[in-house]
Amino acid sequence: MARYELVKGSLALITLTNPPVNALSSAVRYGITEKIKRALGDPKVKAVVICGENERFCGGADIREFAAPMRGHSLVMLFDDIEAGEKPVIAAIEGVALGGGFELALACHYRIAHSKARLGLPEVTLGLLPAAGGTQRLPRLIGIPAALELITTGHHVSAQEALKLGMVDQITDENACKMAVEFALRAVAKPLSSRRISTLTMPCPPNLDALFEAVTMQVQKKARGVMAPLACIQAVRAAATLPYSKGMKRESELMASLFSSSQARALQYCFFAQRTAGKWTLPSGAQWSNIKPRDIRRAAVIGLGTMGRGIAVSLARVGISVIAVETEKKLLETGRQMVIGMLERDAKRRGVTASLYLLQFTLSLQDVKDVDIVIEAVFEDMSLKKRLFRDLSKVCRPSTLLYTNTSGLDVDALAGVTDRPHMVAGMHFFSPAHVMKLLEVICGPRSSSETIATAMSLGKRMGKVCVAVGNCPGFVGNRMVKTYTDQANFLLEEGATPEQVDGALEEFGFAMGVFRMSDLAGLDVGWRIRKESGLTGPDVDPKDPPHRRQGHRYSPIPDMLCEQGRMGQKTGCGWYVYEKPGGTEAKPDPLIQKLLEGYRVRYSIQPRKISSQELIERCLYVLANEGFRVLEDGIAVQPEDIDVIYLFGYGFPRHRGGPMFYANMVGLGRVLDRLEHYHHAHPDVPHLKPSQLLKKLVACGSPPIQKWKEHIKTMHSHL
Ligand SMILES: CC/C=C\CC(=O)SCCNC(=O)CCNC(=O)[C@H](O)C(C)(C)COP(=O)(O)OP(=O)(O)OC[C@H]1O[C@@H](n2cnc3c(N)ncnc32)[C@H](O)[C@@H]1OP(=O)(O)O
Repeated sequence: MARYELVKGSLALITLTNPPVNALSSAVRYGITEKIKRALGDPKVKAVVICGENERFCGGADIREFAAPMRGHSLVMLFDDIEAGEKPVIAAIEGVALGGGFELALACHYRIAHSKARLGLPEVTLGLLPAAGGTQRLPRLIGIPAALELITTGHHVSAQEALKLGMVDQITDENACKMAVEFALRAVAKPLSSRRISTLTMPCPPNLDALFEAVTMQVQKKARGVMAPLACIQAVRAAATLPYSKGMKRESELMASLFSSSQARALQYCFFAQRTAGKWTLPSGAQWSNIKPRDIRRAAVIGLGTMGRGIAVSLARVGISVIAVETEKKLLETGRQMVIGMLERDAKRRGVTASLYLLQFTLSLQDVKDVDIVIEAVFEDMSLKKRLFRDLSKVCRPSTLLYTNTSGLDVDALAGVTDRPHMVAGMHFFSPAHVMKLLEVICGPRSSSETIATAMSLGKRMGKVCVAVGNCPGFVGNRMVKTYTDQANFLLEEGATPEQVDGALEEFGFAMGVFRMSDLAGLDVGWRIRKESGLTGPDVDPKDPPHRRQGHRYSPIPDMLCEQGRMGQKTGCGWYVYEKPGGTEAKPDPLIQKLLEGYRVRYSIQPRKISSQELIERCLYVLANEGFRVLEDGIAVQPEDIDVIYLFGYGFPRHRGGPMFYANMVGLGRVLDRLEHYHHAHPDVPHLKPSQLLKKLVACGSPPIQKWKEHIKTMHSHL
């Protein structure tokens, strides 16, 4: 796991050999420890260069090993030995030096980085801190403010930034290992005392307390309830106030408090879930590794509303020519200006030139005849979409793939009106499409594997986290979210206020509770969908009382708000009241309180005090319960897919892992008990009825989430 070579007669070259990222597994730690010992003990060796195979220095400790207590050679002791050694050790950084990998580089006496390399201490994103001396060495090298920023955010920096900050000594466009070998030959004659970072005096700014306080406040605001960033701050404070050895002891104590925490487990699960979700498989056996996606150069986006604009920007940003189509001159012009403005701002932020030459705007559908793909983003109206797909069939060349950005309509019904149903699928972007990372790729029953592979690969190219799902109303994300918002509405009827429900969810870790989120998104979106599906408006069965629809409990309160013109932030009021239309400061509104009281009186509902525990359980267990149904219906292949959708599309707090991981953490038996309890109390809410899969898993002894797939395998996949 580490190769040893003698080069130029006097240099030991140690290469980490653990593809794909040369993670520091226990075998690699053993390998380096042995090879360093050999190099330091060999009188022929005058200097040492450490590099990584396949142009990647090191991606850090092996995260897969964190599931068990750390065993084997200690990184701390290894790094202390490297630093204290009497021979110069040079880190040759290509690709990445992250986490333990960068800490290894910090223990070396010099760091030479390739100009394309990226460096950082991302442990905080895994619920940990850099506990192999990172919190003690980095502040001594680059100062407390810069180190705090890097350690508490986990941001990676480019080689150029690293050079500016003093994290590396030199950058090169050549092979970093070759440069490091030449550098090492020169370093042999130089004294090492000033190169041992742990012995450097800490550069302390005068207003240390104020600095730590400000960063603590910042962190608490950004990552409410998340433990690791606060522990990182404490570790850096120890570096600032204690001698190195005592600081190291503090670093290790803090790491011990994080290592087996549920937050660390959740965050590490998220890391792997994101990668698992990208590896899609269809029942036919077609999968990410055996189907070649089409190469996409020219795309058309139909509809320049909010979604269409974001999609056009996402495509152009990665070098794809875009023909954007609208039906009216005024809409086209507004859309054109918005897209250009968005692309220009984005390019400015990234320090590049906006690729406006890739854009074409037109009123004629005929102009899309030669594109490789079309992404439809028109109004959420089935008959309109069907008309468009029929027209696209006629206009586009036979090889053009057709995608719909519908957020929940039947993708197969659209495929059915075309001359190429196998070349139709869904690409469900989330708003704003150029910002949000999630892309649900909807596999219709007739979608070909190439159509899916192309959507997944194009999404990845646009920087999206893509999840392949089956075709059902609302797909995965919106199908599940309905059960969550329904519960929130029912809780209002029973005695809660929007601010109580939101408060509990925000305390749980959501950046925004369900009602604040609804105000931001606009209440009219859901209203339109409810009208389309006959839940409200003229199509309602006159025999249905207002609080029952299609045989189940229904809350008409959101419809009542919409009827009063309370559409959320854009109208200055929704579930809350705002300083002005478009305002963002949500204040509780006495009118809502009155509306709720009136509603309860009208329907003889005795309001009750509802605990935060009930608010959380009702909203989140019902969400997970629907997730189990999504799995048993074969709409998602594995729980990781659902969690990734919720992390990237719905702001589920990452340190909770996602709804399915959270249910797993709470304990499936407990979730089942509570759902049974709530369903008993509310038999007219079918979503509270425990799903078959949940019951099956509990009956099988509640296996860990990674094993659920084995119990789902037997079920029918709709992908
Ligand atoms: C005492 C404790 C000391 C130190 C603590 C640490 O060091 S914690 C680890 C800190 N390091 C990180 O957080 C880096 C995590 N990795 C990444 O950010 C990316 O993988 C990376 C290195 C930038 C490469 O990205 P790329 O997009 O090129 O590849 P991908 O992410 O798909 O990864 C490829 C496969 O490698 C697996 N992997 C990556 N890093 C690790 C790791 N540190 N440990 C274990 N495995 C790792 C990843 O899961 C992929 O596996 P696959 O089976 O192919 O899905």
